[in-house]
Amino acid sequence: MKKNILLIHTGGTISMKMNETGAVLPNEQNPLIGISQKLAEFANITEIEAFNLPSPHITPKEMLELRDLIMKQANNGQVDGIVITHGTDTLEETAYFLELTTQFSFPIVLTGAMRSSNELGADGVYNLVEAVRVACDKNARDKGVIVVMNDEIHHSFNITKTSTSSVNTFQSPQYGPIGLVTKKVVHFHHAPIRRRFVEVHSIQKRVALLKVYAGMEADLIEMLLECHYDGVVLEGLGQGNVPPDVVKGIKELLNAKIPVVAVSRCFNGIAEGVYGYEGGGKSLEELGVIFATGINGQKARLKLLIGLNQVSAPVDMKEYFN
Ligand SMILES: NC(=O)C[C@H](N)C(=O)O
Repeated sequence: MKKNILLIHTGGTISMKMNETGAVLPNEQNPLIGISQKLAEFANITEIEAFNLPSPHITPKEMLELRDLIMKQANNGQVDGIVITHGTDTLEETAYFLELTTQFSFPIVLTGAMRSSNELGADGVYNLVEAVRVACDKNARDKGVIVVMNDEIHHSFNITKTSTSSVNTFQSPQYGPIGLVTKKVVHFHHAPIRRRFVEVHSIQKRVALLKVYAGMEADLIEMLLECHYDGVVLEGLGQGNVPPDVVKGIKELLNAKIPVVAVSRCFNGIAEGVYGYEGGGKSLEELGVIFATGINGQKARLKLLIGLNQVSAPVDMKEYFN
């Protein structure tokens, strides 16, 4: 029996066209609308256009709207899987946001394209068909939010955009894909070992993400206090270290009870408190900096934002980021 797949469009290159000047732009009519006839071969498709935005225009507000739309549709009827088309620039962030704020057994699959709908070698329809095939696969259940692009299945926890232009842009550094898609089969070879759900009703706090660099000073960090940020993620050096001057800014934030979360600017490995010198991760940990295990800066930022907005008891940040 064919599965019931809810297809939600949000925009991105997959929904764009290139004009005569070479500019890639959204269109009044999303070129993907109507493609559901082709997809009907694989599933019963219900199609919704939630937004038609380039993904740099997507904010946590749209992510929450998308989450609410998914909840509403899932409560309304029989949904066996959800496929979301999305721009690739912030796709990993929306995917991870949904991973933390939903807890369905059916799969939520995001896909996109690197070439717009009328460009040579356009990859949008191809990726969309594969995403629908994966969403229909029984082994996609209980995997959480996943991403299907370019014949690969990646988990939202691990995936990141690695190339500005290649169709092979989405990779899971350190971990690799959790499955692949061939002409004949959908093949899962890994599964996430745990999923985390945080209940949020609104996103009101503000969390900044700063990349640490050689010779960085404290002023940018201190400015976060003046700008009333509620938390910060620092993409530290190596295992999560910072230059000595930055420590002064970190201390000011921590004294003001603003959580400071550390990740690494390296894209392999895990940041943890190892070094005891001034600005070293171990001394930062002793000051109260929290290390986020296994996620990149943009995802740690969303995780902190979501944690700060949790509706019930305040999140134990140390445990939450472990
Ligand atoms: N390939 C893409 O979708 C990139 C585009 N700038 C977007 O994210 O909306």
